[in-house]
Amino acid sequence: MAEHGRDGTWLILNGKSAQQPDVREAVERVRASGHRLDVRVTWEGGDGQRLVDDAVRAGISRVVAGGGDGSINEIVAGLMAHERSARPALGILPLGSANDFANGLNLPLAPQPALALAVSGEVRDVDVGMLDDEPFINVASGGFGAEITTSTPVGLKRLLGGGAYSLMGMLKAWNYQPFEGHLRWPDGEDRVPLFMLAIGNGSQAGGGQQLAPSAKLDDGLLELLFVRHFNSLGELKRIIDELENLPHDGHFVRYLRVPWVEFDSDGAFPLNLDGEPRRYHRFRAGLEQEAISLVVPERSPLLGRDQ
Ligand SMILES: Nc1ncnc2c1ncn2[C@@H]1O[C@H](COP(=O)(O)OP(=O)(O)OP(=O)(O)O)[C@@H](O)[C@H]1O
Ligand SMILES: [Mg+2]
Repeated sequence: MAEHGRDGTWLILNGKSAQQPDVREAVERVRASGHRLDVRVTWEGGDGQRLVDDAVRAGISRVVAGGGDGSINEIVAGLMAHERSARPALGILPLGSANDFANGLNLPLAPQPALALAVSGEVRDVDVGMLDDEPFINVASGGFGAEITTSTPVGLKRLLGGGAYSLMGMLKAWNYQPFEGHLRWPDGEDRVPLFMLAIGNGSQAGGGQQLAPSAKLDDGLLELLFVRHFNSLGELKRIIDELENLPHDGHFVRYLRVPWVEFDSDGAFPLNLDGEPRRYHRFRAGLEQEAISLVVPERSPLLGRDQ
């Protein structure tokens, strides 16, 4: 199948999963069904991006990212380093621990159906988020979510599921400190002690937390969710209520849809970019519209335009 005069598919597989028998079997099945599929395996960070460069040079029309959100992010970064017209299409074989992007898209998770779709499914043009000059395809999430979900095995969802009382206790035990931050977007700004912040091109992060439930990959917009810091159990209960409705101008919770947002922090604010931890004093998040051709399942919740 030729896309823009290029041909061939590469599976760029995270080496962590290279020896998984079900992955090997999925590759064999796809080949047996008549697809030419070459496999390239990563050894360490940075390899994904280099292998995309190789694929572009080799005139490959489609790359399949075999790995978790971090692997997808690296491959997207590899694609974005090339001109739009030179970028191979992207399929996904979800092999991570969380697979938040694949789950948000509603992709099949079992290697066989996932790879079959990845090599032969229809593609759609999707936006790619840019945090300064670094791409993210799914979610940038920071503050509480970034620190707690990466430094402990307990996710926000489980904490909230455990109730406000236990969350309050844990925050006290951790001596959780909010970040003073100034947020600016096209028609507004706010200075807040931040509890958490999420910027969504996709919808979920941190292992199934729906931080940007109305996110679409093809709407030219980012979803911006931020939660003001709180000091009492009563305030936390109000946050949990507001998180149910995601008001655009709540007392603690604001949920907005914006083409860009700028952030200035007094400290080095922890932010996960597609699940990979970073710290920033300031950044600007925006997006490049219709930046890559992504293989999507039928009726994906992340696609808004008529499907
Ligand atoms: N051969 C390898 N062995 C171990 N780690 C690797 C290998 N190749 C690349 N990596 C590292 O794997 C990381 C990406 O992991 P990935 O996000 O795909 O999996 P995950 O964290 O289990 O999934 P998820 O983010 O969905 O929970 C990259 O940071 C990269 O440095
Ligand atoms: Mg990861």
